Amino acid sequence: MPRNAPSKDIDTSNNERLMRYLQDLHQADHPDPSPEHAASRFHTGRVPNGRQSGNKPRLMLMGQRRSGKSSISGVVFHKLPPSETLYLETTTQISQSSMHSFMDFQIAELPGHIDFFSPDFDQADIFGNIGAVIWIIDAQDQYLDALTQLLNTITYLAQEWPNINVEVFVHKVDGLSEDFKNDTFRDIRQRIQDELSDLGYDNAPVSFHQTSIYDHSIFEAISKVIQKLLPQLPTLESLLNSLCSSCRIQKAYLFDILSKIYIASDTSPQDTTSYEVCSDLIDVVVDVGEIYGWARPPVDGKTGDQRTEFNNHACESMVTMEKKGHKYLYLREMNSYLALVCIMSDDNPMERKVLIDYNVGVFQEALSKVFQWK
Ligand SMILES: Nc1nc2c(ncn2[C@@H]2O[C@H](COP(=O)(O)OP(=O)(O)OP(=O)(O)O)[C@@H](O)[C@H]2O)c(=O)[nH]1
Repeated sequence: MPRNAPSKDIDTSNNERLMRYLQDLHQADHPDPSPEHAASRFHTGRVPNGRQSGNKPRLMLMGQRRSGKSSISGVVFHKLPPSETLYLETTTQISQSSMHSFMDFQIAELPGHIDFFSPDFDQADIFGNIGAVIWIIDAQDQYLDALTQLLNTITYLAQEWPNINVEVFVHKVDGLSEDFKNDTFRDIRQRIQDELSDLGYDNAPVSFHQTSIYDHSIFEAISKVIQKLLPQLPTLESLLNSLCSSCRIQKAYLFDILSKIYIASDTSPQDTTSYEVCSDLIDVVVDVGEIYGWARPPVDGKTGDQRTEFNNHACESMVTMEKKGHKYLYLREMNSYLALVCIMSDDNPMERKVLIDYNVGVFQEALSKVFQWK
């Protein structure tokens, strides 16, 4: 039997559901927001389709001096080892960099000492194309001044650029005890929310994350920031939900391989450990792939595309997480930029491997329609 052919055991009702999604995908570029997305106060869906578009998801890093802006940009988008951030020099002017991957991200950094309210700066130039402002607060330092600056920024953005999401990173939490970390986070969030409420900005699109460059938290937080800017997110979540129920998958993530940012996951509750373990599997597969890998067919399919119907040339891996083998990780490359990583808790998913491969093949085809790669 061909590797991806459906077996007789396939759960046909779930399969039909996944197929129906495929048929409805002409709506994928303008997904109908679900009620919770429609009611969301966050601004979603303003970044056009991936690489085809000249537009890029643009993030602006802001915060006081030495809060960690360049470190975050270096570690997440430029693969800088966290220990080397100790030697970063102070940023003196507005800087901008891009990361070329599945989506071409643009990251700008506004140095802490720059007063962007001053008439010397063109605010339209600074904030005109920004999707999200990431405000970084050093949780190991005194933060009252930072909170005042943050409040001024939020109120300014709410008035002048109401479409920009504000993402507050309570940063450097690695140096704090668990209790102190949670207290600090709660204190910062409460102060900001109270002030905003007093000023009449209860619905300002502000969210809070605890981050550190020394663990996965910074990647997880940036993933959430970027997901809010993806117009395809509701479609991707529905597809992943459907895949999970078809194949009894516990948790599924769609990762950007280069940055290890996940651009979507199914909507079941998640814990940080699931993200960490899936993200680590990508590292392992990338390392092994560098030794034993082969040149991938081009994504645009123009030349030398050798893919078969379900892209049989894709890299894939299935490993067990425990000695007893009750938990499995499954990774499959979707194209040169994206990988699907799933956690399965089952006695023996190898028995259902054909079903999983088939459904993942259908998911992959749906993805190619959502992002219009051939
Ligand atoms: N413990 C800890 N230190 C961090 C973290 N992130 C950054 N740092 C350290 O914080 C210091 C300042 O980091 P930078 O990235 O240079 O800060 P910045 O905001 O860009 O600073 P300016 O360019 O001066 O505005 C460096 O020594 C980093 O190693 C973190 O998550 N945890």
